[in-house]
Amino acid sequence: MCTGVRFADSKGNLYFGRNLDWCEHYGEGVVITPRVARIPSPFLGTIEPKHACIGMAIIEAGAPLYFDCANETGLAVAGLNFPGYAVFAPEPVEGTVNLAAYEVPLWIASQFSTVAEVRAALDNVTIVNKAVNDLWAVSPLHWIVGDGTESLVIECEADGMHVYDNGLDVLTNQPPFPWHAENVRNYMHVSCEHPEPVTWTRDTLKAFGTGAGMVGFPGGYDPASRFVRAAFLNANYPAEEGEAANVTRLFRTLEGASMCKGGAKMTDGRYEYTLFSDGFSAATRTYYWCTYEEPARRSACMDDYDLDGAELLRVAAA
Ligand SMILES: C[C@H](CCC(=O)NCCS(=O)(=O)O)[C@H]1CC[C@H]2[C@@H]3[C@H](O)C[C@@H]4C[C@H](O)CC[C@]4(C)[C@H]3C[C@H](O)[C@]12C
Repeated sequence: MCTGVRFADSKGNLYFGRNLDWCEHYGEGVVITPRVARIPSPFLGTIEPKHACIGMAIIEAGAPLYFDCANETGLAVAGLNFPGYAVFAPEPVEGTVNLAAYEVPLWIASQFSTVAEVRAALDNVTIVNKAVNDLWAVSPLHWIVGDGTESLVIECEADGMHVYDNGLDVLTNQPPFPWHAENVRNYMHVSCEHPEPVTWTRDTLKAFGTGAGMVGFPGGYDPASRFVRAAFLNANYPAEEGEAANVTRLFRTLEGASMCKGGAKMTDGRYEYTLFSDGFSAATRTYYWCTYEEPARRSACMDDYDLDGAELLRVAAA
C-alpha cells in the first residue's frame, strides 16, 4: 500500500510526501530532470520540461520513470497502486494529448506549476496503456497532484478518466477516491480533544487518559484505515513554523500510516512494508527521503544542482 499527503505552511508553501509500501525495490533513486533534458515519449515525441523536476525514479530508455516528483515552482505528483480499478486507454486517441501511464508524473511536474493548470489540461488528455519497454509492465496506478493551495486525484477506470478535487489532501489505494471521501464520515466522532467527564445513571465516567477521544481510530494497514489515519492526522496536526518543523510534520504524518514488517502479507506470502518515505518542500525546493532500514532523513536541494543541463542527474540511491 502507499499513502500520499499534502499540506502547506502559513506562507502557502507546499509540503508533499508519500510512503512507498511494497515488498521489493526496483533500483530506484533520487533523479533530477533539468530544464534542457529532452525526454523520449512514445506519443509526444519528446517531453521538453518547462520546469526542472526532482523525485524518486528509475531511469529506463532515457526517461525518468518517477514514482513521485515535484518541480521548482511547487507542484508535486505521486503514483499509488490502484489494482482492480485502473484501466488505461488501449490506444492513443487522435486530437488529445496522449500520455503513457509511466510518464504521467514527469509530464505533470515538468509542464505545469499549479493544480488549476493541471485540472484544465487534463480535459484533453488520454492516459494510454503503454509500457516503456518489454522489461516493465504498465503499473495500475492512480495519482495525487498537489500545490501550495490544493490537490486533486486522477483515476482512470473502465468508464474513462475521473479528476476529483481532494479536500482531504491524502490518497491511499483502492477502492476509488469517492469511496474514501465518504468513508471518512464514519470517523467524524474521532477527536484529539480530551473528553470531559460524563454522567451515566449514577456513575461519572472519566477518560482513562490522553487519546480517549481517538477510540475507534482505525489501526489497520488496509487502504481505508490508512486513508482515515492520514486524513485525520493531516487535518489535526497543529500549524508549524519553519522548514524543520514542517518536514517533521510531513514525515510524522506519513509515519502514522506506515507499514511495519509482520503486519500484512501479499498474496505471494511476502510481507509488505514501508520501503521508504519521501517528500518535497517547496519552501526550500528540497527533496527528503528515508528508508525502512535507515530512518535518518537524507535530502537533496534542487538549488545545489545544474537545473539548466541536458542530462538526467541521478543524485542518490534510495
Ligand atoms: C508498487 C508501487 C505502488 C505501491 C502501492 O501503492 N502498493 C499498494 C499495494 S496494494 O496493491 O494496494 O496491495 C508503484 C508506485 C510507482 C510504481 C513505479 C513507477 O510507476 C515507475 C515504473 C513504471 C513501470 O511501468 C513499472 C516499474 C515502475 C518502477 C513502477 C513499479 C511499481 O508499480 C511502483 C513502484
